[in-house]
Amino acid sequence: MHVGSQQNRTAVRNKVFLGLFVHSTALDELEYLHETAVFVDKSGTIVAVEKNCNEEKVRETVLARLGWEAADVEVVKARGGQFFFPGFIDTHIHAPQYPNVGIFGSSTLLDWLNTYTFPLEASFSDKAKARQVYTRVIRKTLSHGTTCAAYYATIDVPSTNLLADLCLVSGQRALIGRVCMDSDLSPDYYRDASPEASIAATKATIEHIRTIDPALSLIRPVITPRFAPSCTLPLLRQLGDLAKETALPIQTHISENKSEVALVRELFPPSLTGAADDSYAAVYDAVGLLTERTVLAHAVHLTEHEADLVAARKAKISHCPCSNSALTSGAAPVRRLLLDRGIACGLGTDVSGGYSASVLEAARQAALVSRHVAFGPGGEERDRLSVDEVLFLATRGGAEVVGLGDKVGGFEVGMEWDAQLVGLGAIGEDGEEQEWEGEDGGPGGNVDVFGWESWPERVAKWVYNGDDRNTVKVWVKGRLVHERK
Ligand SMILES: Nc1nc2[nH]cnc2c(=O)[nH]1
Ligand SMILES: [Zn+2]
Repeated sequence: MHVGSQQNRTAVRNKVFLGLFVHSTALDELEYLHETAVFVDKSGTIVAVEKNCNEEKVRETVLARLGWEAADVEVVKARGGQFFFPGFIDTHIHAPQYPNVGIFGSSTLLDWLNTYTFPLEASFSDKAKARQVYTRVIRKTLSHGTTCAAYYATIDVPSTNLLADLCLVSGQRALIGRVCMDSDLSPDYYRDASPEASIAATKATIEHIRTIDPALSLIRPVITPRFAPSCTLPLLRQLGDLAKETALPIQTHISENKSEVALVRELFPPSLTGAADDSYAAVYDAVGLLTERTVLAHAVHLTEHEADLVAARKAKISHCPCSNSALTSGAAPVRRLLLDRGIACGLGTDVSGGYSASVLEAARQAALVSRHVAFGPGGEERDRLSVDEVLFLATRGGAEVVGLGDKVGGFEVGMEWDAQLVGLGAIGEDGEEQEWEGEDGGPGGNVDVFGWESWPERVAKWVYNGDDRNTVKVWVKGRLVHERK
């Protein structure tokens, strides 16, 4: 059930969440906080975290300390088999491509764009269609625990603005990018008329978002050159200038596919761009688009030298393993980018290059793709990502990538309550999680827990077998935005 609009009509209360909390404290470490209480005020901010706490202690001592009236507090308890986990962050998703999930045949990037993607995106000049698809993609991602998404929309301003409106109403935190593409490599039925038209349209969406969420507290605009081959050099330069003027984040694609890399080398020689060399990263750098606020999707085929440049500029990477496998793009060496270069990385579903809107699926695929990197040419054991590591990427890593590392991704005082309640046992007829009693403990969706597993083992089972049936409730900034019924 989608509950955002109902909650708008009820008074906001302080909240206490009680039970087991699991979150990342480092790339390779999940922390398990048992019998803990997390206190969230009416603004959705965590104001206290108390370990070794129970309901009685909450009422008797902690509420008094916070000065909260017990009647003004909603208590949400994780039952046995349930735990609170930070909301997932999808650092790269194309909202208008959602109807195409799973539809890519045997295409690879450049023919996939022309065959499947551009015709669908172009149809979003139909606002009714945009409303239908955008409503569905927001509901779907919330139901899978995505509390924050970095969306690409289309070139169409009214429907892009509608996506921002719908995220705000549904309560999903979002970065919204009006897609910029003016080069004649894009079809004439789907491209910006000129660099100036592209900039003006981008500014119109930025203004719209500043109108609906002036503090940019939930919705943020993101400057979105589709990728270098879709843009003329003047447009890339003007977008770089706009990013500097506005200090807004930037998102684009880089080195996803080998033909794309070759195309960029052909289209943007250093003699044209003034770049330091003929690499893809150097093109973005030459026009001011490689910054600490830039989210680069894919980065599968970066050279060592490019990885150094990305690290030097503190740009971030969105790793999209489902998409990279589906479109036969390659396998990004994420663990090396993280550990050897210190580049911040998160996960992207890259719908619909990726076949699933679930970040949990992306986490699972990140683990598997990293194993392919490990046994591929030049691979080593240290290329393998663990369960703890892919969950870090799905939460804290993603938060850093989209510039929200101090706000979301973990359960510390001062952070905002973007979280999901995960249930691995059965939901009974009373809507409550059932304990693991008896031999099989009942159906926890696709996850079968017997009761003897350690918590790290249960979390591993969730990563490898879980889905939206395990996503019991979802909150953004303290507001309940999804509840599984
Ligand atoms: N995966 C993916 N790569 C792109 N490169 C340029 N546009 C796209 C897109 O829509 N999806
Ligand atoms: Zn993409």
